[in-house]
Amino acid sequence: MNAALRTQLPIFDRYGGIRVLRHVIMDFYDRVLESEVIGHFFEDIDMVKLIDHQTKFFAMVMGGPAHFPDNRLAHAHRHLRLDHAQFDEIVTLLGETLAEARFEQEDREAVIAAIEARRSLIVA
Ligand code: HEM
Repeated sequence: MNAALRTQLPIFDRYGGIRVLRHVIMDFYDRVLESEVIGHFFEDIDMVKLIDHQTKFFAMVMGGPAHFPDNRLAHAHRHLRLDHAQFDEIVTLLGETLAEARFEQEDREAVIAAIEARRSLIVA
């Protein structure tokens, strides 16, 4: 495919679709679980289910064929009473994960911007 056509594709398609994205999300949660700031939130969580839902969420954010409504995102986090520092840690770990997976800077920024746009749904 030539370069001009390639840049018209959504991020989701340009980085290998759902199979690659699932691995990226698994790598992301490896980092999350090791984090001293937020790892403890995930101790009793069904990670298979979470990775499934999170893959769907990021597929949507990257312009793929998935839908994850904002009200569901808000509902999933309300009881956790998260603060900005915890949210910032997720953003940092996500940025590192995407860089390691060789997402270009412009694409990393687009994904992070989509997450930042939802900060008020997640932080209490
Ligand atoms: C960058 C922003 C974040 C996004 C996009 C995000 C996304 C998601 C998604 C899609 C789910 C699955 C919801 C469902 O199953 O319906 C989820 C669940 C969860 N998230 Fe987040 N999350 C974010 C930030 C955080 C932070 C900062 C923490 C903790 C420090 C956190 C902890 C959790 C936990 C513990 C669950 C499982 C909730 C449960 O099953 O009871 N999330 N998140």
